[in-house]
Amino acid sequence: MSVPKCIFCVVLIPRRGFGRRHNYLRMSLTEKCNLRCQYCMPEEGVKLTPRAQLLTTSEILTLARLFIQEGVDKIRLTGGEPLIRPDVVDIIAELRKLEGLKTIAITTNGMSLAKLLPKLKDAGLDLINISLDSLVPAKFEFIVRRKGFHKVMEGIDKAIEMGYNPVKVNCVVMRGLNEDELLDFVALTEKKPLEVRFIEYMPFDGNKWNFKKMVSYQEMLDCIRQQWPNLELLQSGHTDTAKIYKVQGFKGQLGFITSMSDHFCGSCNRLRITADGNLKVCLFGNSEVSLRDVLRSGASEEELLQIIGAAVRRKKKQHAGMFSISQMKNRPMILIGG
Ligand SMILES: Nc1nc2c(ncn2[C@@H]2O[C@H](COP(=O)(O)OP(=O)(O)OP(=O)(O)O)[C@@H](O)[C@H]2O)c(=O)[nH]1
Ligand SMILES: C[S@@+](CC[C@H](N)C(=O)[O-])C[C@H]1O[C@@H](n2cnc3c(N)ncnc32)[C@H](O)[C@@H]1O
Ligand code: SF4
Ligand code: SF4
Repeated sequence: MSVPKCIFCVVLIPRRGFGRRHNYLRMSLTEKCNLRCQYCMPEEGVKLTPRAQLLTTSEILTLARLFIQEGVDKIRLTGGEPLIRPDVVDIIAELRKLEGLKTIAITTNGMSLAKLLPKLKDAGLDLINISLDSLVPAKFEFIVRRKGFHKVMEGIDKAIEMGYNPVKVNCVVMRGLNEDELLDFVALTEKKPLEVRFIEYMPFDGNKWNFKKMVSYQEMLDCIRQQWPNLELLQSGHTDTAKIYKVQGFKGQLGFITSMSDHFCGSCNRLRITADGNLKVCLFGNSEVSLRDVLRSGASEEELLQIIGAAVRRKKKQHAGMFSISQMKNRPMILIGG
């Protein structure tokens, strides 16, 4: 049998790759953000990387090209807040020109979405996920430590109006903060074609994660089923992060991202590049490789590919379990990008 050309297509290296094919790259465009979400970063902020050590636009595009050449067909732009990068529209337009890239997606806090959406759509943005953790303005402000609830709602409505479907809404559920709003979020899917995704609270440096604050998938499901017993499990895609449900008769649907209580590592197709240029093969793995340094050393494409291939082959079968990852040293989430 010949060796596969694509280094990420690790299906033929079973004991190393665990049968996973990495076709989805998450690229962080910035470490900065206009919100300060409690679950994502410490109140005092994070130590930002000096500008000269962040990936330039040209380096981002070079890496994107390389990964696409090797089999990546979906790129999600994230951050920090990707929409505060001044050339985000240009980056999307350049990515759109790359043959082989099927999907360009973004995960955003929605603060500047309504304003930027026409340009983002023109540039070629395919999919939008928007974070929203409360439907109560004062609680929203408490969780994100900033004002802006109405701007985010405006962004969500604008995305629907401009034909994005589904618009995904990410809600990190935390006990004592917003778990009492589960049913209100579900009700939002009655008339709007949204996919509301309830995310189990995950541990990262500086976010004060604690098992007791985490609301599990099963607990959320039980709560929603009391109100809507006809909640139906739909078929999810093999590599999806979310388990998808629908209340019969509702326009939208629900997703549960169960990284803690029922991980989906077996079908993981994701790689990450941080804003400072590190390849991170697992959200909960702290071994990183600086692609920025390799690029800047003048390495050949082949050398770069070998380094990336070796990192991908070191990727573990699954994360180490919620208690182990809550003890490990990792970046704060804002410096990873989700
Ligand atoms: N454990 C784990 N969580 C992930 C992974 N990818 C995304 N998430 C989490 O899923 C939540 C939603 O992330 P998004 O940025 O919306 O991305 P996504 O779920 O991959 O989006 P889709 O492309 O729409 O499926 C965030 O809390 C992410 O941290 C992953 O590979 N592993
Ligand atoms: C780090 S943010 C970056 C993109 C953008 N600023 C936003 O908020 O959508 C990406 C996603 O990670 C999620 N996230 C952040 N911290 C998390 C945590 N501790 N547990 C689960 N999800 C988290 C956010 O809710 C968001 O949907
Ligand atoms: S979740 Fe997104 S919006 Fe909130 S602080 Fe983190 S990067 Fe910013
Ligand atoms: S925890 Fe790591 S291996 Fe598991 S799904 Fe997330 S990125 Fe993939």
